[in-house]
Amino acid sequence: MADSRTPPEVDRVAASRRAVAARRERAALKNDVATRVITPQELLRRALDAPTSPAGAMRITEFLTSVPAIGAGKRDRILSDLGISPVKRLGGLGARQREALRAFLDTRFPEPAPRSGRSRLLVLAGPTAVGKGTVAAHIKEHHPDIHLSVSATTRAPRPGEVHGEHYYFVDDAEFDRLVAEGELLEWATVHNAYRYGTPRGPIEQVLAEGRTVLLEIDLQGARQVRAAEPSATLVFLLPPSWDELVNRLIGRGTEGPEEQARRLRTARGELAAQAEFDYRVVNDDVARAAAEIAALGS
Ligand SMILES: Nc1nc2c(ncn2[C@@H]2O[C@H](COP(=O)(O)OP(=O)(O)O)[C@@H](O)[C@H]2O)c(=O)[nH]1
Ligand SMILES: Nc1ncnc2c1ncn2[C@@H]1O[C@H](COP(=O)(O)OP(=O)(O)O)[C@@H](O)[C@H]1O
Repeated sequence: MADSRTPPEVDRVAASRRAVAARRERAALKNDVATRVITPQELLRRALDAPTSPAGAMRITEFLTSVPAIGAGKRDRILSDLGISPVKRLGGLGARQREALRAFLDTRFPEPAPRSGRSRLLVLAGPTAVGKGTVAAHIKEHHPDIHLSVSATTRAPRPGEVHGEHYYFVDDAEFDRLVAEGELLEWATVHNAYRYGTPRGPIEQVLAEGRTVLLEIDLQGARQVRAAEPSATLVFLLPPSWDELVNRLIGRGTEGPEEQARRLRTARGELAAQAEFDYRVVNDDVARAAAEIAALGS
């Protein structure tokens, strides 16, 4: 009769595969914290919710050095101040250690708190390929009460793009005129290439009617809107993970490898700016993210 038990070498192979997968997942999580796609507090929450998950199995030492601005020297000082042994894993922290670590992170890396008294001028920004265009298009289709601003741009239309619907396609001279006559609420040169700007007139009209307007613009533009209209509601769209952002950029297939690498470098800088925003929304599911943003404008 055949022996139904698994031979020990099969067990060993399976265990070593699981260990490799767990290590890879821990590395991805550390990268998410290092690139600021998730906050250290978020990783700690995941570890404490599921102590046997890859987050829970992460050593406190690797966790701390993945936090931007913490190197090996600082890490050791922090551990000694908090009274946490360097061999501890996140999921195995005692109640007092968790509280001490959380309090330390909240003081040193405060998570942005929603500001009150925001207006119906919604600005959506975020790193390249996070899905800003996709989410904005979903809002336009499923939340028709929200007016999606149509920008002016000097770039040429792509196949299927309609003047006045996707963009106002203008030449350099016309863009110069719009700037000179103060017709743009903000404008910027994006990806070192073309100029894009938000026409002021339609926005003022929509807001005067008591309706919500959504601007899908780049980070420089979001900062200009904040300066011009301090009560604007700034929303930062985040990818579920850094790896997913890379997948989306590559999967979209609209840029070559060099331009992709350049955009990912820019994305790191953009992610570092998320603390300037009023809200952060994770684009895991398009419809869910769109509904969350739409609710911020009501
Ligand atoms: N500042 C600013 N950025 C804009 C405006 N309109 C679009 N953008 C940004 O310009 C970038 C390029 O958009 P697009 O030409 O559609 O190309 P894609 O992002 O490569 O698909 C995106 O990051 C948009 O958020 C605008 O009116 N002002
Ligand atoms: N929630 C999502 N899940 C999976 N793929 C998405 C999601 N949102 C967007 N995408 C895809 O990611 C790619 C980048 O989206 P896009 O809207 O062009 O980004 P952005 O306007 O921020 O540069 C596109 O191929 C899009 O279909």
